[in-house]
Amino acid sequence: MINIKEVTTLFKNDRGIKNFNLVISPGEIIGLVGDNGAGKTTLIKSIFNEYKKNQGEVLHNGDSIYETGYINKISFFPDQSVYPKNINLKDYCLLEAELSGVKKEDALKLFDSLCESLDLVDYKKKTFKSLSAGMQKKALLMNCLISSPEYIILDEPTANLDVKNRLEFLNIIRSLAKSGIGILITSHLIDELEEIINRVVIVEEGQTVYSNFFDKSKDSLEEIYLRVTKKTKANNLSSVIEGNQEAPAKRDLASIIKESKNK
Ligand SMILES: Nc1ncnc2c1ncn2[C@@H]1O[C@H](COP(=O)(O)OP(=O)(O)OP(=O)(O)O)[C@@H](O)[C@H]1O
Repeated sequence: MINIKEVTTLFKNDRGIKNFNLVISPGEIIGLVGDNGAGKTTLIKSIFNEYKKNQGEVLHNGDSIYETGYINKISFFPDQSVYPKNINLKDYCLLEAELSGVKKEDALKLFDSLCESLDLVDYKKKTFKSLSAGMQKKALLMNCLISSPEYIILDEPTANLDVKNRLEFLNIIRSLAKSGIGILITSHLIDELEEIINRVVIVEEGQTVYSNFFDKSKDSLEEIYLRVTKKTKANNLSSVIEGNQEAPAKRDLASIIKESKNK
Protein backbone atom coordinates (compact mmCIF):
# COMPACT_ATOMS: atom_id res chain seq x y z
CA MET A 1 0.00 0.00 0.00
CA ILE A 2 0.94 3.62 -0.52
CA ASN A 3 1.14 5.67 2.63
CA ILE A 4 1.08 9.45 2.24
CA LYS A 5 2.25 10.54 5.63
CA GLU A 6 2.03 14.00 7.15
CA VAL A 7 2.74 15.72 3.84
CA THR A 8 2.91 19.51 3.98
CA THR A 9 3.49 21.58 0.84
CA LEU A 10 2.98 25.29 1.27
CA PHE A 11 3.35 28.08 -1.25
CA LYS A 12 4.65 31.52 -0.32
CA ASN A 13 1.07 32.64 0.32
CA ASP A 14 0.78 29.88 2.94
CA ARG A 15 -1.73 28.00 0.77
CA GLY A 16 -1.31 24.35 -0.19
CA ILE A 17 -1.69 21.18 1.89
CA LYS A 18 -0.96 20.69 5.57
CA ASN A 19 -0.09 17.44 7.38
CA PHE A 20 -1.93 15.43 4.75
CA ASN A 21 -2.40 11.72 5.44
CA LEU A 22 -3.81 9.17 3.02
CA VAL A 23 -3.42 5.44 2.45
CA ILE A 24 -4.11 3.90 -0.97
CA SER A 25 -4.49 0.13 -1.10
CA PRO A 26 -4.28 -2.19 -4.12
CA GLY A 27 -7.57 -2.57 -6.00
CA GLU A 28 -9.42 0.29 -4.35
CA ILE A 29 -10.78 3.41 -6.01
CA ILE A 30 -10.54 6.50 -3.83
CA GLY A 31 -12.47 9.61 -4.81
CA LEU A 32 -10.65 12.77 -3.75
CA VAL A 33 -13.33 15.42 -3.44
CA GLY A 34 -13.02 19.12 -2.67
CA ASP A 35 -13.91 22.61 -3.86
CA ASN A 36 -11.67 24.57 -6.22
CA GLY A 37 -8.48 25.42 -4.38
CA ALA A 38 -8.95 22.73 -1.69
CA GLY A 39 -5.53 21.22 -2.39
CA LYS A 40 -6.14 18.18 -4.61
CA THR A 41 -3.68 19.11 -7.35
CA THR A 42 -1.08 20.19 -4.81
CA LEU A 43 -1.32 16.77 -3.19
CA ILE A 44 -0.90 14.98 -6.52
CA LYS A 45 2.04 17.15 -7.59
CA SER A 46 3.65 16.63 -4.18
CA ILE A 47 3.40 12.84 -4.58
CA PHE A 48 5.22 13.03 -7.91
CA ASN A 49 7.79 15.48 -6.51
CA GLU A 50 6.70 18.15 -8.95
CA TYR A 51 6.21 20.35 -5.90
CA LYS A 52 8.82 20.28 -3.19
CA LYS A 53 7.33 19.15 0.10
CA ASN A 54 8.06 21.12 3.28
CA GLN A 55 7.71 17.90 5.22
CA GLY A 56 6.28 14.39 5.14
CA GLU A 57 6.90 11.22 3.20
CA VAL A 58 5.30 8.93 0.67
CA LEU A 59 5.94 5.30 1.52
CA HIS A 60 5.29 1.96 -0.15
CA ASN A 61 5.23 -0.88 2.34
CA GLY A 62 7.19 1.32 4.73
CA ASP A 63 9.95 2.51 2.34
CA SER A 64 10.27 5.86 0.61
CA ILE A 65 8.95 5.56 -2.97
CA TYR A 66 11.69 7.94 -4.11
CA GLU A 67 14.57 5.99 -2.55
CA THR A 68 13.41 2.56 -3.76
CA GLY A 69 12.31 3.77 -7.22
CA TYR A 70 8.79 2.52 -6.53
CA ILE A 71 7.55 5.88 -7.81
CA ASN A 72 7.88 4.32 -11.29
CA LYS A 73 5.08 1.94 -10.35
CA ILE A 74 2.74 4.88 -9.79
CA SER A 75 1.39 6.42 -12.99
CA PHE A 76 -0.12 9.82 -13.41
CA PHE A 77 -2.92 10.17 -15.93
CA PRO A 78 -2.05 13.49 -17.52
CA ASP A 79 -3.88 16.25 -19.29
CA GLN A 80 -4.11 16.05 -23.12
CA SER A 81 -1.72 18.99 -23.43
CA VAL A 82 1.31 16.84 -22.54
CA TYR A 83 1.02 14.64 -25.62
CA PRO A 84 3.52 15.60 -28.34
CA LYS A 85 1.58 16.67 -31.43
CA ASN A 86 3.32 14.82 -34.24
CA ILE A 87 4.23 11.45 -32.82
CA ASN A 88 2.07 8.39 -33.36
CA LEU A 89 0.57 6.27 -30.60
CA LYS A 90 2.95 3.37 -31.02
CA ASP A 91 6.13 5.44 -31.02
CA TYR A 92 5.02 7.46 -28.02
CA CYS A 93 4.05 4.38 -26.02
CA LEU A 94 7.34 2.68 -26.81
CA LEU A 95 9.23 5.82 -25.82
CA GLU A 96 7.33 5.95 -22.55
CA ALA A 97 8.09 2.26 -21.98
CA GLU A 98 11.79 2.79 -22.63
CA LEU A 99 11.89 5.72 -20.19
CA SER A 100 10.21 3.52 -17.58
CA GLY A 101 12.75 0.75 -18.13
CA VAL A 102 10.38 -1.75 -19.79
CA LYS A 103 12.04 -4.19 -22.22
CA LYS A 104 11.13 -3.46 -25.84
CA GLU A 105 9.66 -6.91 -26.54
CA ASP A 106 7.52 -6.75 -23.39
CA ALA A 107 6.39 -3.24 -24.32
CA LEU A 108 5.44 -4.35 -27.85
CA LYS A 109 3.34 -7.22 -26.52
CA LEU A 110 1.64 -5.02 -23.94
CA PHE A 111 1.07 -2.29 -26.52
CA ASP A 112 -0.74 -4.74 -28.83
CA SER A 113 -2.92 -6.12 -26.03
CA LEU A 114 -3.78 -2.62 -24.81
CA CYS A 115 -4.74 -1.55 -28.34
CA GLU A 116 -7.04 -4.58 -28.52
CA SER A 117 -8.74 -3.99 -25.21
CA LEU A 118 -9.06 -0.23 -25.67
CA ASP A 119 -10.30 -0.52 -29.28
CA LEU A 120 -7.33 1.38 -30.69
CA VAL A 121 -6.02 -1.30 -33.07
CA ASP A 122 -6.74 0.83 -36.15
CA TYR A 123 -5.09 3.88 -34.63
CA LYS A 124 -1.63 2.61 -33.74
CA LYS A 125 0.05 4.76 -36.37
CA LYS A 126 -2.19 7.78 -35.95
CA THR A 127 -1.00 10.96 -34.29
CA PHE A 128 -2.68 12.07 -31.10
CA LYS A 129 -4.20 15.21 -32.62
CA SER A 130 -6.04 13.13 -35.24
CA LEU A 131 -7.97 11.21 -32.56
CA SER A 132 -11.37 12.07 -31.08
CA ALA A 133 -11.51 13.30 -27.45
CA GLY A 134 -12.56 9.84 -26.23
CA MET A 135 -9.73 8.12 -28.10
CA GLN A 136 -7.25 10.67 -26.82
CA LYS A 137 -8.19 9.78 -23.25
CA LYS A 138 -7.66 6.10 -24.04
CA ALA A 139 -4.32 6.87 -25.68
CA LEU A 140 -3.23 8.74 -22.55
CA LEU A 141 -4.36 5.81 -20.45
CA MET A 142 -2.35 3.46 -22.66
CA ASN A 143 0.73 5.55 -21.89
CA CYS A 144 -0.01 5.20 -18.19
CA LEU A 145 -0.42 1.44 -18.48
CA ILE A 146 2.61 0.65 -20.63
CA SER A 147 4.85 0.77 -17.53
CA SER A 148 2.59 -1.80 -15.76
CA PRO A 149 1.78 0.50 -12.85
CA GLU A 150 0.45 -0.76 -9.53
CA TYR A 151 -1.23 2.56 -8.78
CA ILE A 152 -2.75 5.24 -11.02
CA ILE A 153 -3.61 8.80 -10.06
CA LEU A 154 -6.12 10.65 -12.21
CA ASP A 155 -6.90 14.38 -11.94
CA GLU A 156 -10.25 15.21 -13.58
CA PRO A 157 -9.83 12.46 -16.21
CA THR A 158 -13.26 12.74 -17.82
CA ALA A 159 -13.23 16.50 -18.42
CA ASN A 160 -14.33 17.20 -22.05
CA LEU A 161 -15.88 13.78 -22.57
CA ASP A 162 -19.45 13.22 -23.72
CA VAL A 163 -21.74 10.89 -21.76
CA LYS A 164 -21.00 7.76 -23.81
CA ASN A 165 -17.23 8.17 -23.64
CA ARG A 166 -17.41 9.10 -19.98
CA LEU A 167 -19.26 5.89 -19.15
CA GLU A 168 -16.81 3.85 -21.22
CA PHE A 169 -13.86 5.49 -19.46
CA LEU A 170 -15.35 4.86 -16.02
CA ASN A 171 -15.84 1.20 -16.92
CA ILE A 172 -12.19 0.96 -17.89
CA ILE A 173 -11.15 2.47 -14.55
CA ARG A 174 -13.38 -0.03 -12.75
CA SER A 175 -11.77 -2.93 -14.58
CA LEU A 176 -8.27 -1.63 -13.80
CA ALA A 177 -9.14 -1.63 -10.10
CA LYS A 178 -10.52 -5.15 -10.44
CA SER A 179 -7.15 -6.20 -11.81
CA GLY A 180 -5.59 -4.98 -8.53
CA ILE A 181 -4.45 -1.48 -9.47
CA GLY A 182 -5.03 1.08 -6.70
CA ILE A 183 -6.67 4.24 -8.01
CA LEU A 184 -6.88 7.80 -6.72
CA ILE A 185 -9.21 9.97 -8.76
CA THR A 186 -10.41 13.57 -8.54
CA SER A 187 -13.53 14.86 -10.19
CA HIS A 188 -15.99 17.64 -9.63
CA LEU A 189 -18.69 15.35 -11.03
CA ILE A 190 -20.05 13.73 -7.91
CA ASP A 191 -22.49 11.54 -9.86
CA GLU A 192 -19.73 9.86 -11.81
CA LEU A 193 -17.45 9.39 -8.82
CA GLU A 194 -20.29 7.78 -6.92
CA GLU A 195 -20.53 5.09 -9.59
CA ILE A 196 -16.99 3.82 -9.18
CA ILE A 197 -15.42 4.71 -5.84
CA ASN A 198 -15.22 2.53 -2.78
CA ARG A 199 -13.69 5.17 -0.54
CA VAL A 200 -14.16 8.90 -0.33
CA VAL A 201 -11.75 11.50 0.98
CA ILE A 202 -12.98 15.08 1.33
CA VAL A 203 -10.39 17.84 1.33
CA GLU A 204 -10.87 21.37 2.61
CA GLU A 205 -8.21 24.05 2.93
CA GLY A 206 -5.40 21.59 2.40
CA GLN A 207 -6.52 19.03 4.97
CA THR A 208 -8.59 15.86 5.05
CA VAL A 209 -11.90 16.56 6.73
CA TYR A 210 -13.50 13.18 5.97
CA SER A 211 -12.28 9.75 4.93
CA ASN A 212 -14.42 6.64 4.88
CA PHE A 213 -15.49 3.63 2.86
CA PHE A 214 -18.22 4.34 0.33
CA ASP A 215 -20.94 1.99 -0.82
CA LYS A 216 -23.20 3.45 -3.47
CA SER A 217 -26.03 1.07 -2.54
CA LYS A 218 -26.20 2.72 0.90
CA ASP A 219 -24.42 6.07 0.71
CA SER A 220 -24.99 9.30 -1.17
CA LEU A 221 -21.83 11.20 -2.00
CA GLU A 222 -23.71 14.47 -2.35
CA GLU A 223 -25.26 14.04 1.07
CA ILE A 224 -21.92 13.18 2.70
CA TYR A 225 -20.23 16.10 0.98
CA LEU A 226 -22.89 18.61 1.99
CA ARG A 227 -23.03 17.32 5.56
CA VAL A 228 -19.26 17.37 6.05
CA THR A 229 -18.53 20.69 4.36
CA LYS A 230 -21.49 22.42 5.99
CA LYS A 231 -20.27 21.26 9.36
CA THR A 232 -16.70 22.46 8.82
CA LYS A 233 -17.91 25.75 7.30
CA ALA A 234 -20.26 26.25 10.26
CA ASN A 235 -17.32 25.69 12.63
CA ASN A 236 -15.22 28.22 10.74
CA LEU A 237 -18.03 30.72 10.86
CA SER A 238 -18.56 30.29 14.59
CA SER A 239 -14.83 30.83 15.21
CA VAL A 240 -15.05 34.08 13.24
CA ILE A 241 -18.03 35.18 15.30
CA GLU A 242 -16.43 34.06 18.56
CA GLY A 243 -13.37 36.10 17.61
CA ASN A 244 -15.69 39.11 17.51
CA GLN A 245 -14.95 39.76 13.86
CA GLU A 246 -17.75 40.55 11.56
CA ALA A 247 -18.55 37.82 9.05
CA PRO A 248 -19.08 39.49 5.67
CA ALA A 249 -22.72 39.33 4.60
CA LYS A 250 -23.07 37.65 1.22
CA ARG A 251 -25.16 39.61 -1.27
CA ASP A 252 -27.18 37.83 -3.86
CA LEU A 253 -26.25 38.29 -7.49
CA ALA A 254 -29.65 39.58 -8.62
CA SER A 255 -29.57 42.50 -6.18
CA ILE A 256 -26.02 43.46 -7.26
CA ILE A 257 -27.05 43.50 -10.94
CA LYS A 258 -30.24 45.41 -10.17
CA GLU A 259 -28.29 48.00 -8.21
CA SER A 260 -25.72 48.44 -10.98
CA LYS A 261 -28.52 49.04 -13.51
CA ASN A 262 -30.00 51.76 -11.32
CA LYS A 263 -26.73 53.71 -11.29
N1 LIG B 1 1.69 27.72 -7.79
C1 LIG B 1 0.98 28.20 -6.76
N2 LIG B 1 1.36 29.33 -6.12
C2 LIG B 1 0.65 29.82 -5.08
N3 LIG B 1 -0.47 29.25 -4.58
C3 LIG B 1 -0.91 28.13 -5.20
C4 LIG B 1 -0.21 27.55 -6.32
N4 LIG B 1 -0.88 26.43 -6.72
C5 LIG B 1 -1.94 26.33 -5.89
N5 LIG B 1 -1.96 27.33 -4.99
C6 LIG B 1 -2.94 27.54 -3.91
O1 LIG B 1 -2.96 26.35 -3.11
C7 LIG B 1 -4.30 25.99 -2.78
C8 LIG B 1 -4.60 24.59 -3.32
O2 LIG B 1 -4.67 24.66 -4.75
P1 LIG B 1 -4.89 23.36 -5.67
O3 LIG B 1 -4.61 23.76 -7.07
O4 LIG B 1 -4.11 22.24 -5.11
O5 LIG B 1 -6.46 23.10 -5.46
P2 LIG B 1 -7.40 22.04 -6.19
O6 LIG B 1 -8.15 21.35 -5.11
O7 LIG B 1 -6.62 21.20 -7.12
O8 LIG B 1 -8.38 23.00 -7.01
P3 LIG B 1 -9.14 22.73 -8.41
O9 LIG B 1 -10.30 21.85 -8.09
O10 LIG B 1 -9.57 24.11 -8.79
O11 LIG B 1 -8.17 22.14 -9.38
C9 LIG B 1 -5.20 27.09 -3.36
O12 LIG B 1 -5.45 28.04 -2.34
C10 LIG B 1 -4.36 27.69 -4.46
O13 LIG B 1 -4.68 29.04 -4.65
